Amino acid sequence: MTKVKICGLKEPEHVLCAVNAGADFVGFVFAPSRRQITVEQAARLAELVPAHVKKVGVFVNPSEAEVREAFEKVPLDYVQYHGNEDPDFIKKLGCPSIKAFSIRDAKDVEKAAGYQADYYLFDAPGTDYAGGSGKVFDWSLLERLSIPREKVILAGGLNPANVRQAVAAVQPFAVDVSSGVEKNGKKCCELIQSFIQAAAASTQTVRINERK
Ligand SMILES: O=C(O)c1ccccc1NCC(=O)[C@H](O)[C@H](O)COP(=O)(O)O
Repeated sequence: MTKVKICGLKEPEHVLCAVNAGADFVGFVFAPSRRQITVEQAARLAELVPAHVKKVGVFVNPSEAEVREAFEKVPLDYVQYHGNEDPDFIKKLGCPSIKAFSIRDAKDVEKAAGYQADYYLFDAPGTDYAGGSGKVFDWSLLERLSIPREKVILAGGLNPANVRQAVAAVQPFAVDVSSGVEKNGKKCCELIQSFIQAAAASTQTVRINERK
């Protein structure tokens, strides 16, 4: 079953909606963004998240102290590095990690091989901020990926209407969404539910086709 990460959550009602709809990961953005929240806000939201749903903190080129503070105070299960962080920096911190890559061409995909991470998130390049642009990148660039699919998270412009096609094309471990479950710039519970249902349905479709 394809896992789902709902990112950029700011409001208790949307955290509860994601949890109740079956999200596997929830993301809190600490980097500059219209979705940015403080460690204290994230810690309050984290109280609503049961242990089986993993809490991810999203950072862009953070300091070691920023990561450690959030990791302990929220507390987080994973740190998502969404900038140009050095492989040694991530290794030195030693937190369970998701390394994000902005994909423009094949060279960007190759960068993943230089990192040790629990998961590798492939995203479209940011526009106003480093992520969460709502743009889709060329999924065919992931065809020659050396990273095992069990470690791949696909992001970038996913929504309830295209997530089935995305899963069929990339076969990722998980899909990640932010803009695609928003209406007028705010998270929308109906869209969160539709996205999670569509992701679940997409896995079933692929499995049925595999049996033929
Ligand atoms: O979401 C943001 O605002 C953001 C800002 C800065 C760095 C990362 C950010 N988001 C990280 C994510 O994991 C998003 O879910 C991912 O970029 C996909 O976003 P979208 O294309 O809007 O679904």
